[in-house]
Amino acid sequence: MLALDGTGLNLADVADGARRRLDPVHWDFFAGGAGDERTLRANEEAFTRHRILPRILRGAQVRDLRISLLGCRLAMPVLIAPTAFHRLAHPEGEVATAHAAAEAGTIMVVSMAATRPLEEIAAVGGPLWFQLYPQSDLGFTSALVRRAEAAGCRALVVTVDSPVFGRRERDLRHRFVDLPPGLLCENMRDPSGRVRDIEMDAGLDWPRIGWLRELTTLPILLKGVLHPADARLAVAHGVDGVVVSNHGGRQLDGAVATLDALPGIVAAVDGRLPVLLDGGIRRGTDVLVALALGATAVLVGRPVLWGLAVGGVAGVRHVLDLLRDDLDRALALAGVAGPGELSGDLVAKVAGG
Ligand SMILES: Cc1cc2nc3c(=O)[nH]c(=O)nc-3n(C[C@H](O)[C@H](O)[C@H](O)COP(=O)(O)O)c2cc1C
Ligand SMILES: CCCCC(=O)C(=O)O
Repeated sequence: MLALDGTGLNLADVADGARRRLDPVHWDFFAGGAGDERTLRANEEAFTRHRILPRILRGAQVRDLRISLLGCRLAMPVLIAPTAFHRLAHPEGEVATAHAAAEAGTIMVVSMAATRPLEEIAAVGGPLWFQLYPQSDLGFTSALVRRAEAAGCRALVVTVDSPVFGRRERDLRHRFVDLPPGLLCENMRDPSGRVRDIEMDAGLDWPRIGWLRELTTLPILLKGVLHPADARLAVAHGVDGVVVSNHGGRQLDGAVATLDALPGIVAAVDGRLPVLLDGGIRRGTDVLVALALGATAVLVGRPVLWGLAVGGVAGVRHVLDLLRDDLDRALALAGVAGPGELSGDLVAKVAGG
């Protein structure tokens, strides 16, 4: 379907195509993580330590991959994680990603560090959530929330794993600090027209989440929850969902792999909120395992950027189609008709890789 240089059978192929096309500095920005990249590797490795116990003879000839999530109907339990700077991957940037998400029937979480204005991304017409790094300037933060509401975003995803910026040594080696000329974080424009830097606010705390809760009626998800005690606090603060995430290994290197953290969060939340997970999802079987262990849905970050770099809208669509087909086949082979039928007994944890 797509000119992928004869590759493109799986997400690793798409990543190879992206590596060949991208400026190596930008490849490293997208691919890299913090410190020794232990957590980056651990996210994918965790999936290799979980194996599926398939059921047989269950007549699962028709699979239904759809789910409902915070008032949205999705064609599959896979969303697009918020990632910065899509125009480094493709000239159309986030608008191309939004087209692919809409075609695939899923939600794109738009990064606060998007390189296209939110209104242009929203004009595509697909369902969007908006990712927010709350800024210490509360006036600016509330104006941005109003802007997300006005653009029709259906939820706020508040990133809470970034009190300071992770130390990404690939970027330090390349001295990659600024976007190339012409590319800007378009959603950081203040009323005077100036584009502000995104602040990582080490002062962000639970009262500020309470403030956001009062500010908007949009569903609020906290992204970057790894400790069960924080999942309980999230419930107590009236948020609507949590995302088990370590920012794709880009913030605290040494943080637990998300799949390993998931059962503790699921137990703490105890069905009161949807629990989403991101980090290392590369196969339909990874989606199956995460959902069997209690995730309501998953998000993918880097593979979407690889698709975008390789083929714009068609490239992202290809990535989403690969995941969808792979999940459908995995469910069939495991004797499961849909996400709602997945349960923990279908997964065994094994030692090693
Ligand atoms: C290049 C890049 C940029 C990212 N930018 C953001 C961002 O702006 N906001 C945010 O909350 N998370 C950001 N993330 C983290 C992703 O939302 C997500 O947690 C992570 O990529 C998931 O892991 P995966 O890439 O293995 O799928 C970024 C990740 C990458 C790789
Ligand atoms: C200021 C941009 C932040 C992007 C981000 O969150 C990431 O690169 O992981």
